[in-house]
Amino acid sequence: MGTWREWTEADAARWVAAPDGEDDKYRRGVLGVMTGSIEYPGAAVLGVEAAHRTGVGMVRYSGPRSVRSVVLARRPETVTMPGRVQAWLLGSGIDAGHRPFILSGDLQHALASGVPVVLDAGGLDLVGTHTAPTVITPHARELTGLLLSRDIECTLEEVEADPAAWAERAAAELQVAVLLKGAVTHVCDPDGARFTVTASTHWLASAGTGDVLGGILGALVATHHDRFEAEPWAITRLAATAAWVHSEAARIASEAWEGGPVLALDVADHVPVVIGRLLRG
Ligand SMILES: NC(=O)C1=CN([C@@H]2O[C@H](COP(=O)(O)OP(=O)(O)OC[C@H]3O[C@@H](n4cnc5c(N)ncnc54)[C@H](O)[C@@H]3O)[C@@H](O)[C@H]2O)[C@@H](O)CC1
Ligand SMILES: Nc1ncnc2c1ncn2[C@@H]1O[C@H](COP(=O)(O)OP(=O)(O)O)[C@@H](O)[C@H]1O
Repeated sequence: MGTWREWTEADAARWVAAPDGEDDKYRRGVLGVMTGSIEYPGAAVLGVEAAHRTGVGMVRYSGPRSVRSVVLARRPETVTMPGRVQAWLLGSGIDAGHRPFILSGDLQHALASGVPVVLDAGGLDLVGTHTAPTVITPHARELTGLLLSRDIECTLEEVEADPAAWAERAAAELQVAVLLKGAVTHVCDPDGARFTVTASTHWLASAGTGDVLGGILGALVATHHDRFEAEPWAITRLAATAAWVHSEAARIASEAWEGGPVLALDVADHVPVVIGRLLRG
């Protein structure tokens, strides 16, 4: 097994970017988001909110009409017209077992577009159906299910007992970057990068915080789209940075409540403070 290194604030600071005078919304990067469903509309709201808060040129959301309405009610900045994107966030709040026919087609179309992809939750099973730079963001139960579906024998207990080894195994077998969520998040890729992010607070263990992480990561990938050609390994560093920003936002949010509980939207709300501090150095 390789050597794992804790991702630091100084590392994260190298992977956040502010716009300059040459930028416009398209040059900064457009994130396409296909998340949420009638069953889980909240996941779409959380991911879109987090992406906006991370700082991206535009978020294009695609999903069921009723979900579009709740996304727009929270964030009218979101564009729901189809168009070009520089990165995709796919799968949060989608049930892979009950994907409508049209959604399956839209997901395949997104994957075939060739831009970097963040695959979460109900999009995880699509890994390997495309060649674009990809990071998958499972928790232990999801990783177990994914590996079993590829005929790799494992149990949830085994994955939970040794997340580092199973994250490495998944990266090697699936040939993508892996961000395995938990109290310690393991981020690795088939090229040997291995980073941990130790959560600042266990209040993060609540519904929807993973959807927020997906939004942060999607936005970071979209805003660094021009780096991928020269640095194909960028997606692994961006994933570690997203986990670090997420953890730090949760810490600041909890401190604002005297160490009290943090909800997923609180995490998203505190992302700009973290990005601002990283940029200021
Ligand atoms: N507000 C929202 O819309 C949210 C949507 N979410 C979405 O919900 C979907 C399912 O995500 P999960 O992380 O829950 O998937 P899991 O694979 O963890 O769980 C799948 C199912 O297993 C059952 N289960 C597992 N452990 C259980 C336990 N200890 N007690 C009771 N039931 C248990 C639950 O019925 C659950 O629905 C994903 O698409 C995710 O993105 C979640 O992120 C939570 C928030
Ligand atoms: N015990 C814990 N302590 C700290 N952070 C945790 C703990 N358990 C999970 N997390 C973090 O909380 C988030 C949960 O994501 P996920 O499991 O996808 O939840 P959801 O599907 O409800 O959004 C991840 O970022 C994970 O790293």
